[in-house]
Amino acid sequence: MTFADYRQQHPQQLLSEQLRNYAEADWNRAVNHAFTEALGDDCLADAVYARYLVQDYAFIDTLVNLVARTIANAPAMPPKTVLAGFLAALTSDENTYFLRSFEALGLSETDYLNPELHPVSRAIIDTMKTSEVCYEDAIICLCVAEWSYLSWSQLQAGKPRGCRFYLQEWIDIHVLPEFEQFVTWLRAQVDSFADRDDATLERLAKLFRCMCVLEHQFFSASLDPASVTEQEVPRV
Ligand SMILES: Cc1ncc(CO)c(N)n1
Repeated sequence: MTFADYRQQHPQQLLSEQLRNYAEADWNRAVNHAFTEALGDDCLADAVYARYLVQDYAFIDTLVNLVARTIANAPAMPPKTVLAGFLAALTSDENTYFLRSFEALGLSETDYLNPELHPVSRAIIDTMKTSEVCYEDAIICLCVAEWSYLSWSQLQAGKPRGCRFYLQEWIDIHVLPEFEQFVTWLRAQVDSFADRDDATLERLAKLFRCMCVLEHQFFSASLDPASVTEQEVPRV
């Protein structure tokens, strides 16, 4: 089914809902993954979490650059202000979270700076770099990345708290009210793209689904790097 067909069948939904529901199977795989379940249950092995965090730190570096470019491309001051707030959080509290966690996990700079990237990490980085030239594409990437993290974290936040701070704080960071407000804003930005032409919306739907696939593959590759092969990784 094309995204145009899907929209015609669900005209009452906002664009952000149509995009998520059109990508529903992959969205659900990302938000209800065995990795995030184990994280919430405090039963993830340190070695698995360390592998995840090293790949994710490379992702954060790209994300910071994507947000910076999106500030430059934003059509007006209000979106620049919101994005600048998120950029500040990423480069301060979130960055120190990574550094404190690497230390607790016994990882040194040689382990976490310039790691060998898994094909999934490579694909996420490439997708973000390709998307940063266009405001709409960049907002779609950010929306999937942050909305999916809010969603899985909300599902895990109600569980008994574990004692490894790096696992617990990774959930806490993504259920903060400021973060939830940022996701609400991203969804509203996406909703405002509803008047774009069919070809643009088709491209945005493809990008949205691709990012959902990459998000669940990123978790799968963290549990077992061999479980996701180069050939299975989608490219936009
Ligand atoms: C792979 C990935 N997606 C989304 C987020 C949320 O910022 C993250 N930290 N890592």
